[in-house]
Parts: sequence; structure tokens; C-alpha cells
Amino acid sequence: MIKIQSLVHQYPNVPALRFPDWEIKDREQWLLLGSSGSGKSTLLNIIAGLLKPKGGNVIVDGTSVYDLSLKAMDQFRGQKIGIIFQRPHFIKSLNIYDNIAVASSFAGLPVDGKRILMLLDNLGLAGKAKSYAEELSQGQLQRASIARALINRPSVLIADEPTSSLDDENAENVISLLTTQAASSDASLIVATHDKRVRNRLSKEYLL
Ligand SMILES: Nc1ncnc2c1ncn2[C@@H]1O[C@H](COP(=O)(O)OP(=O)(O)OP(=O)(O)O)[C@@H](O)[C@H]1O
Repeated sequence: MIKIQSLVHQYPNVPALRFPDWEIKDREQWLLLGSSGSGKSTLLNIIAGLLKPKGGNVIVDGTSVYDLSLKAMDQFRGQKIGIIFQRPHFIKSLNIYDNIAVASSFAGLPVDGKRILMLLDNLGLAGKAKSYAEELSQGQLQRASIARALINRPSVLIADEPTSSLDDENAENVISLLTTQAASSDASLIVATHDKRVRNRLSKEYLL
């Protein structure tokens, strides 16, 4: 369960961003909608523990995220929150398997090789474990980033414009995988998007 309460963020020289309170129950799937500049990415970064808000609370599974020390917050994020960005970033010198393994090590968790291979298989990447990011297409990379986001069995999967750089077929594939994989991992899902192809695929909407 995630709660945001009385959240406000202030960038220099622009009006403060205020976010309506929001409660995301376990396994719920939400679209985060709003016009360009309304604060979607800002809110996702705040929920993910990557950007400290000026005021208010983010509570994930009973823990007030911004009351944690920086080190505790890094581990908490690694264990509880899976993040998928618009364009996936992988460490170039490591293969896909090792990139996913590193996500567990950073979170202070043991590497579960069987689960890495199972997730890659579920995401249609069974043969790509030993490949490097530069050898994968955008759609394959986005699927690999879903595997990486899921590896630590997070409570919530957060995706910021995950389909905007993909063609129709890959966009459909990625949104299906996000919804089914979140459900089978018992994770909640938040997808921020402008993409009309995605809008009718999740039942709940939070509007900025
Ligand atoms: N680092 C920053 N410094 C100053 N202002 C910022 C910064 N990042 C974002 N902003 C401003 O905060 C507002 C919200 O930005 P944000 O990226 O969260 O919006 P968004 O809804 O995700 O937009 P888009 O849909 O275009 O990606 C915008 O007005 C933006 O210009």
C-alpha cells in the first residue's frame, strides 16, 4: 500500500507543484495522467524516493520513505520499488543477466539466477541473457528493463512513459507485459503516460 499525503514540490523560480492525496492499494493498477509539465515525472521520482519533496509524506508499506537515512532509502527503494524509465539505461560493460543481477546486489539481496532466467523467459528474452544492451532492440531493452524492475519482487512497479519510444506492436507488448507481470508478482502498478494506446488498458486513473 502506498499513500501520498499533502505532497508539495518546489523547483527554483517556478510555482510550487501540489499533488492530490493518493492511496494505491496492493495489486492495484493505475494510470497517472496529466498534461505536459503537470508534474507526472516529478511525482514518480518523489514516490520512488529519488527526489525529496518540499513537504508532505510518502508512505510505502507503512514506512515513511523520507524519514529513512540515505543508505536505508537506497536499500528500501531497491527492495520495494521497481522503476521503468522511458528509455532504459543499462551498464554497457555488463550483459543483460549481470545488469539484472546487479539490481539485486545493490539492494543488498542475494542474486537469484533462476528468477533472472525465468523473468527473461516470461518477457520473451530467453536467448538474450548473455547479450549486451547494444545488441538489443528498443522493444527488447524495454522488456529487459521490466525484468530488472521485477527481480527483487517489488511492492510497486513504476513506469514513466514506458511506451512512448516504441512502435504499436512493441507498445502493446510492453503494456501487456507490465500489467500481467505486475499481477503475477503481486505488485501494484503505476504508469505515467500521454500514450493514447495505453489509456484504456488500466482501470484506475489519477489525474494531475
Ligand atoms: N530540475 C528542474 N528544475 C526546474 N524546474 C523543473 C525541473 N524539473 C521539472 N521542472 C518543472 O516542473 C514542472 C513539472 O515537470 P515534470 O517533468 O514533472 O512534468 P511532466 O508532467 O512529467 O511533463 P511531461 O509529460 O512533459 O514529461 C514543469 O513545469 C517543469 O518545467
